[in-house]
Amino acid sequence: MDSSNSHSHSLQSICYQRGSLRLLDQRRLPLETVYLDIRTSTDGWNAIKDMVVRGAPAIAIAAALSLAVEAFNLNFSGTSTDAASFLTQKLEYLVSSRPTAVNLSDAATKLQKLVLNVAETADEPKAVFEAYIDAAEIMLTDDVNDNKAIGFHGARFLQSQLKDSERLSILTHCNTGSLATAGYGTALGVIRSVHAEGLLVTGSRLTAFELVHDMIPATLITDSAAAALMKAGRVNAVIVGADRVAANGDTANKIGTYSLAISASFHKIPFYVAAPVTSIDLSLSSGQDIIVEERSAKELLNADGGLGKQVAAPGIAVWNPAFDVTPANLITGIITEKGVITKVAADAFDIKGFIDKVK
Ligand SMILES: CSC[C@H]1O[C@H](OP(=O)(O)O)[C@H](O)[C@@H]1O
Repeated sequence: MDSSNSHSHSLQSICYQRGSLRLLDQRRLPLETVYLDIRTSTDGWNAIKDMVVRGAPAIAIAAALSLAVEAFNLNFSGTSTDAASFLTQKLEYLVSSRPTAVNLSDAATKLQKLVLNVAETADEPKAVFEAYIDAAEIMLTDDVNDNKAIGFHGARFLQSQLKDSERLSILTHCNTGSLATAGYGTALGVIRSVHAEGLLVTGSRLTAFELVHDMIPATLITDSAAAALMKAGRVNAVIVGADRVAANGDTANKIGTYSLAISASFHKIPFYVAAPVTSIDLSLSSGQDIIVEERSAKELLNADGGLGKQVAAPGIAVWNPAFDVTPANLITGIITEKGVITKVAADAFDIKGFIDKVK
């Protein structure tokens, strides 16, 4: 199996060959392109925690592959049951790196079930490790395929909503492209698929960098300019990613998403979430139970996204939530690789019904 995910000229956050994983250090973009070698699940945990790799799908895949590399290079003496215990404990540890994106825990749960199942009949630990590595590699290739399907469904749906000669002018927010996934992207994947003139972007460092790199026409704005742009009539759709979608459609995403949704609602602009089905958490009835990660004050007070020396307001109190939760009533539709989830009643999604139908 060609387990690498090398493809077209898009940026790659995850460079993987069996036995080797390198992660693009996204903290240093756009000025430096530096890849870090990841040899163990501990390297993987640190890379996720410190946002070397970021993006809900990307952190799940980076976690799984960091353990795949560790397993591939491990001299293991023990039974197949011991191998399954080793892997399940490492996956539990990896899940603790960041709490909000459900993709990480979803991937870990699926991989834990797999290794425990294989260990029941495997004669030796090697079979358990190989089954794990195969499954982790499939997650890598599936993610790119899922994102292309999200792009296809999203582009087709958005264009079906256009009037006459209207052209799409999409506002997006935060890191949802090839840097936040194994490739192609979710919300940015829709934009890639649409590739319309006059795309408007908030979220400068990573998304703008990626759009320029891929020569997709875009205009960079600040978060605080979004409402004024909507009022000027220059936006006719908003598309964002997701870290976790609750059963009723409430969605956790990068901080600032909620205020975008409020502005879009006020200006009667459709607001879409683009995410793979693995971002949906049916165990949560609503968004009020989603854990919102708070990050270090250094990310606001220090230069270089927290890597550099302090440059702002020593001693000031800081509140730095990484996400907020947008209520379902502000969301027009949820674009997935299985199709677009629209509302069945005035302001309600039937996400479980959709999932059951497309299974
Ligand atoms: C397709 S990525 C979805 C989501 O993940 C990002 O979170 P982070 O960069 O903190 O890992 C961001 O919220 C994106 O919108």
